[in-house]
Amino acid sequence: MDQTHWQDLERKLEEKEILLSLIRDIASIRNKEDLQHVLQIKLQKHLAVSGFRISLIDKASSQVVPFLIITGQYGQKNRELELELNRNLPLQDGIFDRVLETGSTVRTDLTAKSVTTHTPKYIRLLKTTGLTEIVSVPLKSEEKTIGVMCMIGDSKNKFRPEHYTLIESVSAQISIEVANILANEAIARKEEEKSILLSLSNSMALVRSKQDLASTINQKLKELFFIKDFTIVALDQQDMTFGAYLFDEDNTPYLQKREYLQTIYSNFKFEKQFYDLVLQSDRPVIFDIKELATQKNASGHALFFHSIGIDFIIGAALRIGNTNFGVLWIQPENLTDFNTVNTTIFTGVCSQISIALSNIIANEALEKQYKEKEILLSLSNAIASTRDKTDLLKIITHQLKQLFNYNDASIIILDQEQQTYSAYLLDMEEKRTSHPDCLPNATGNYAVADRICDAILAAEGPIVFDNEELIEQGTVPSWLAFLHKTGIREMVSVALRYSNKNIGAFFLHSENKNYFKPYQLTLIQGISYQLSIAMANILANEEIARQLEEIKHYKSQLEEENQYLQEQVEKAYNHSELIGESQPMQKVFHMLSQVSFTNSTVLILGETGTGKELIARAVHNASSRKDKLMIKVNCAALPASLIESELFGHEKGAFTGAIERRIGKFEMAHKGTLFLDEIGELPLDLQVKLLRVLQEKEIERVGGQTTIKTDVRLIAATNRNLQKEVEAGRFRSDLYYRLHVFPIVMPPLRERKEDIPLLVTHFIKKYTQRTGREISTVTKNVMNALQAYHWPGNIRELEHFIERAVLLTSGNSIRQIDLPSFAGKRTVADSVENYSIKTLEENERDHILAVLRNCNGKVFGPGGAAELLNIHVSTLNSRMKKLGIKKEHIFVQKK
Ligand SMILES: Nc1ncnc2c1ncn2[C@@H]1O[C@H](COP(=O)(O)OP(=O)(O)OP(=O)(O)O)[C@@H](O)[C@H]1O
Repeated sequence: MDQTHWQDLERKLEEKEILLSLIRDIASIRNKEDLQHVLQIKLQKHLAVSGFRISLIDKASSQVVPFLIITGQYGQKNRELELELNRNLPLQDGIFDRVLETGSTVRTDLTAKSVTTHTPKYIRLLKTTGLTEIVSVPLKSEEKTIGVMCMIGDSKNKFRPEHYTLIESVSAQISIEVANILANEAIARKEEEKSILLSLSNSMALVRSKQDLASTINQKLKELFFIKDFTIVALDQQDMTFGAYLFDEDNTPYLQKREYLQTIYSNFKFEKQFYDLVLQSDRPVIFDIKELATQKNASGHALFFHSIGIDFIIGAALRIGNTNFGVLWIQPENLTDFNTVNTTIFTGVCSQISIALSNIIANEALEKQYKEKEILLSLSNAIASTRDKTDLLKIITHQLKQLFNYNDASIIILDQEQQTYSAYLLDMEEKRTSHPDCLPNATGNYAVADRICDAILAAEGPIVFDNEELIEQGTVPSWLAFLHKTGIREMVSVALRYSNKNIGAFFLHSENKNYFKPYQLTLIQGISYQLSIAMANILANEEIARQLEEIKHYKSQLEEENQYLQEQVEKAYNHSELIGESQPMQKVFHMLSQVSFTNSTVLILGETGTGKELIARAVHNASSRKDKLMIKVNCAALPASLIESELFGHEKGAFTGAIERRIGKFEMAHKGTLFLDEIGELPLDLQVKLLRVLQEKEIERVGGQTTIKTDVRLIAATNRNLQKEVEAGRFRSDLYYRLHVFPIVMPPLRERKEDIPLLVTHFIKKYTQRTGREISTVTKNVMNALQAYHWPGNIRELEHFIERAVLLTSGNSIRQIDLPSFAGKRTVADSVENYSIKTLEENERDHILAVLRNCNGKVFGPGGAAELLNIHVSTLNSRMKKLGIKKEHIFVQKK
């Protein structure tokens, strides 16, 4: 045996040993780590290999997927190479494809390989890192090449052909182990999937509510799939719209974005290129938002997601059988985490979420139905007991809002002729009520023929209006433009009918489109019947209340009229005769005959007691207005604060104490005459108001909003010199000229003394009739005295003297009359000389004594002093006692 032969034998022996030890080691491989260990320690050592890569062949993607990589010192030297070897590599690289084709070992001399643009990156990197050759051995399982084991060598560790034999010998065993490991991994993965799904399905089984679902997704799904956030969008089967159903509340950064919230809460229509892709796919669909957003016809969703910084989003259909319930959107932390394995599990998870979701939706629908029924019941009870508008508004703002959660609600009513309508009741959000355009729109009157109201009245059931569409289609009533401007996008309305007659309509308004659902319309229809009954009741109640108020008003007017009529009758009786034949009086009578039948304002001037009121009444009685009232207002007798309300009336609550509405004298004198006595005493501010009324012939009640037309003839009287009052600035000149149309000046009695006998006879007759006495005249002396007196109190004073004299006279003629001692003496000096002022008590004492003497000291009984004085006996006795009147005083005088 020669040297080489021995060497050969030795090498073969060594190889065999290596082979045996490798076979032993390989046989004990249980997992990837074991395989790595064997490759690293044994193969690398014996064959002096610089690196390994075991790849699996994925024909579907034409790639080789890394299974196990050992790069040793080269990997540490070149991180890029390390990374590249850990990636999927192209199958068609001239090496892998050749191994696959030939089914045998392929040796590649890297130094001989020229680099072109087509050379795979890993080959370029291997070359630049100093590696010189690759030996690629097929790994076969059941006759099929499942992978390739590549051994990489450098210039120092060149493979010798004998190494190939060794490698090929162990490759079959490695193939078996790789196949085993793969099978084990698949089993483990299946187990893992199973356990994940099991634990999820356990959790899902416990899901009862939306909140449960949210927390399960948050706790389980998020950590399993490395999800940043999620949103479940539910699909409304009826109108095929989507609406956010559940979203990741923990994900505050998104929620802070207003647009995100708006998108989340509003229902939207099916959009092409987005939802349809998800709903049509069995698997989760990955959307590259960055790319989609830059496309020409980018969908709204893509643009929106892009705008809030989302790069990738994954959507998975939530469905049971063929029924889609919605879409689960997730945003992965990292797209590469979301590999095929995860995708399968995720699809399984989605099925479980679908079941949980459908249960929750069903439960919610049941609960909702139950709650709605409950609310409807309490609503119908509440509506049935509605008595007025306030009750109804409360029901709308509380119960109805709970049921529909709309933004605004309103009720409109039609006018009698059903030609126009106006708002009857409004439940609006503050942002609209505080808008300056709100009031004019809420108080306006609108024509029924406006494409909205007429459509509602013609329809059998509720109608949903898209406000934008209405505006686009043509002119809309101003209230709709206002609502649209302030954010109302949609409204639903239904007619309110009672006894086959339209009374108005009921509206619900929403700021969201597609807000009112078909099932709600049935509910709204039901409510409209109840509302109609309530409205009919309220309107009837309001009509009754209005009529009652009217009746009350007429009643109080009648009462006042009655009172005035009584006074008028009394006065007409008392003043039936205007006595006077003197020249001045003839003049007055002439003027009276001239002015009475006209409607002119008459101003009567004259001293106190000259008969101004009597003349006023005579003017009225002789006018065409005599069948109506003459209303007298004494401007001096009322506190200034009350004159206005006395003249013009007041509304309820116009001022403190105005408990009821009261009509004023102006209204009361409508078609008749208003006599303003003592007009000179009217405060200046009221003079302005009076002037305005006289000019405009209409009044306004204190605290009232509307004006009332009046047809009143005005007669004013004063004992003041109005001209002087104007000059002194106490009386407005404009009013003075308005009143001074036809002045009648009443002469004082001292200027018409020839009338005194006539007046005396007239008053004796008047007072004897009252007292039943039989006095017919006065003695000549008395008459002389009466005519001599200057009568500062004029006829009133004369009348009082005669009244007293009649009381004090026992015979048939008045013999004595107690005129003030300075009677007839007009000079101041005379007056001062003769005139002694008596106190009221002295006068009272004198008067009681005179009456007692007249009755021969008879205090009580018929014809007694108490009867004549018209006071109670006990009152007279106590007065007599107080004034010190005793019997002897009566008889002493008599003597
Ligand atoms: N010509 C007359 N004939 C009969 N009675 C008269 C006549 N004039 C006045 N009287 C009587 O004198 C009284 C006073 O009259 P009247 O009240 O009309 O006066 P006046 O000018 O309005 O007084 P005053 O300015 O104080 O209001 C009344 O009782 C009235 O009946």
